[in-house]
Amino acid sequence: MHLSQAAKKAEIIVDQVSMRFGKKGHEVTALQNVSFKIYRNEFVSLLGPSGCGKSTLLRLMADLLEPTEGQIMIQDEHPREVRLRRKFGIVFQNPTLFEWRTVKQNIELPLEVLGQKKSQYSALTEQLIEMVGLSSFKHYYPWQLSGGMQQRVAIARALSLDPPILLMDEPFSALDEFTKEKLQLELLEIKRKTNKTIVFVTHSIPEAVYLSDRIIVLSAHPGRVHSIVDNVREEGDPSHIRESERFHEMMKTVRNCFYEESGFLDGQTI
Ligand SMILES: Nc1ncnc2c1ncn2[C@@H]1O[C@H](COP(=O)(O)OP(=O)(O)OP(=O)(O)O)[C@@H](O)[C@H]1O
Repeated sequence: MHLSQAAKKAEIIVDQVSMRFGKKGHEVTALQNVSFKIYRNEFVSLLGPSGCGKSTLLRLMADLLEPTEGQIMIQDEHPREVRLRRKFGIVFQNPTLFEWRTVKQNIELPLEVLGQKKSQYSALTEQLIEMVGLSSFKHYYPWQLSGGMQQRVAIARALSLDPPILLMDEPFSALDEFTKEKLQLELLEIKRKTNKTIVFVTHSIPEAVYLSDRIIVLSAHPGRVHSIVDNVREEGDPSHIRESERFHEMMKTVRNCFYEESGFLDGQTI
């Protein structure tokens, strides 16, 4: 662990977590003895091949599942408490917007559900709409928006209650490459402005390397922590990260973790 990490406060602690699905005798072990910490204001990606348990891990953090063994603590509390206090926002691969509500009304929904007065949150919603670049589309309905725009609405909605933590499950994986790169850049900008702790699930090595401060590499069947790659993203202008030598070095490092794990290249580096 780096000294800077030791000095920081652990926001999320995953301690010896195992997760099995199904009945005895027909069980699927999705995760086995997974432990790690995520520190305040970090951008951490959970990276691994399909089926290694990334989404399961995120759903455990979000209190959508209970671990079979081990525990998760978020800000020193059980994920249930954290969910009830609305301390995290969540974004899924599918934006799940309400078709009969406009962009603005979709973003305002969590505030409305909490019974807050429109006068209290109107200015905040406008700020969020501006931050995700949808000011000209705020009165549009989801079906009038592209996939990337819909995902921007989902991100703004997840931020509407100003939670300290943002959980994101492959939010850009259904988008074309151009839109994906644009939204990745925008997400780094949102991170810079809001300083949230972000946990991001992806199976894309370039995406994880572009976005993350740290990458937790999971191995497949059952999911275990294979390695944790520190200091991934360097400070600086994110629009030039992909051209930097460091980006390519990091890609190589993370890719080697995978191939080492799968034995694909018989231990050779690539
Ligand atoms: N509700 C469930 N019931 C039974 N098995 C499940 C359930 N949810 C997940 N699994 C199993 O747990 C394992 C991990 O699934 P999970 O969706 O977490 O993986 P993932 O890494 O997110 O995959 P992908 O990248 O394809 O989304 C898989 O073998 C999956 O079939």
